[in-house]
Amino acid sequence: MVSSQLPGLTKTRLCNSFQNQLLSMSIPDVPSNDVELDFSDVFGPLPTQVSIDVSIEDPEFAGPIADATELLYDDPIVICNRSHSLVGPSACVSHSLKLSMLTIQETVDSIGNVESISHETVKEIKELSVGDFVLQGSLKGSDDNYSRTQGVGLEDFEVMKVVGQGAFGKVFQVRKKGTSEVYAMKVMRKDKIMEKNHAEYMKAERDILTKIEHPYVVQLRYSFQTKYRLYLVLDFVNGGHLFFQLYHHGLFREDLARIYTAEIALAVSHLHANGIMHRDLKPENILLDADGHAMLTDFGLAKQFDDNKRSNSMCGTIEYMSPEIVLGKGHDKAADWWSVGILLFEMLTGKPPFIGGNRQKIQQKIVKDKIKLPAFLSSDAHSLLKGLLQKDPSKRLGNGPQGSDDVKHHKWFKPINWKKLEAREIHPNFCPEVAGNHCIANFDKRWTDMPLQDSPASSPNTNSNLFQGFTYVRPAASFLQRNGPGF
Ligand SMILES: Nc1ncnc2c1ncn2[C@@H]1O[C@H](COP(=O)(O)OP(=O)(O)OP(=O)(O)O)[C@@H](O)[C@H]1O
Repeated sequence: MVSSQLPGLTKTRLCNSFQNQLLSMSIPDVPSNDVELDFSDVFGPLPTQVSIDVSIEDPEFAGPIADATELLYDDPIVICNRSHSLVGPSACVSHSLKLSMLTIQETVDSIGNVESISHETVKEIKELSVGDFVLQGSLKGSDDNYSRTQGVGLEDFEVMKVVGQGAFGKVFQVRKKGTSEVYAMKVMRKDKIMEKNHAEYMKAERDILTKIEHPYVVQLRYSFQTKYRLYLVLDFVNGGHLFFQLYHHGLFREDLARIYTAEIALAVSHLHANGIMHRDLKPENILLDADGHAMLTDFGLAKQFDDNKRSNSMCGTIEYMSPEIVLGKGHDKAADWWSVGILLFEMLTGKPPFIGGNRQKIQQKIVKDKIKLPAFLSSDAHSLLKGLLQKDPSKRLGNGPQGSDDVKHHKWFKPINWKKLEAREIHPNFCPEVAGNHCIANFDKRWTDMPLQDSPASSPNTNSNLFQGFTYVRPAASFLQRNGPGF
């Protein structure tokens, strides 16, 4: 019987937990023939595998539309194919599905004994409507308990929109329940992270973000995890990518580029002073806030460094990679100053200096080609670019004994009052159109029109202790400091 296999859980309790859970589920209107349901939360913390049959009915069509689909607890992805002869793509017009039957077939205990349970039917659960299925679904149940016990969890947030896609999952605009605070929630699937062997990077991103507090660095407010995902809750920066604005402007005038570069240089210098290299500085990782200030984000490749050691990993986006990274000779924080140089070049000319051809060709250009500086740039801009885009890192501006002060004191930055800049008192003469802290007008419709659905993650097959200690809540004092205009 079930109870002998699942200590502390009777059959009835199991069924009840199904029922409660399913009452809070809704199914997204997926514009394809597949419906994905994540049942990972439904079962609770069972020490066994459970396989169930799922039958889904579409009330707008007669009869069941999905064949019974087997699901293992260890693999919470259920894909019920809605195509076949019964329903074609037009089934998508249906805005609700009815989960008519759930049958627990058998349990497999931790040592692999399989025991059949006579078909236990939980019938006629509820008519489900279109909506934010997965995130809502995972607000309850075991996955969530996992995060809740540690202070802050998914159920504290209401999901508003999809605003981007990262390497390991989507980024959502969320509101903290019971408040008007709006954040960006970066969701990362543990299975994907492990597949790419990136667990260390993710931990580093979280650790670095908890350490850093700077006016031009996107602030981490909370981090937590569930069984299958990691979550970073960051200040919501809604002026759009610097890249997006650059694309619209074609290129930036020197006075505007000067403010952005100065803000980025301040952030980079602060990171370096705290023993951190960013290693992925590029326009996509610089967002503009509502006041038009540059905000550095995405610390997914960042690394804490030791001044005596050089790093050897090949990282970053090729066009922004320094010659020493390309050559794999080992690199240090000077690589960030190279990327600042590439960014400045792109802001002033509309494109990075080394482009065209395949990856290998670009790498060759980075290492060998002399930089061509357009004549329309001022001589001070030429001088700064030459200093930052110095191929030999030991001679590069920012890497001398005075470090970032050499960059700050460069004559191109003469109009900048660094103290005022640090106090966010210098305002760029371009301000993005932003109507309130929830405004998503500057995000690509490709994301914001997406249904609020997070792809179900399969169970990570390695030790989840890898992510131990991920939870973080920023102390209240710094919330108050930063919640002034522009945040
Ligand atoms: N704090 C934020 N505020 C608003 N939008 C954000 C924020 N953080 C991320 N985004 C949006 O989500 C997108 C993806 O985020 P991010 O670059 O951090 O993910 P990633 O996994 O590091 O991606 P990649 O490695 O592909 O650059 C960003 O380009 C941006 O559009």
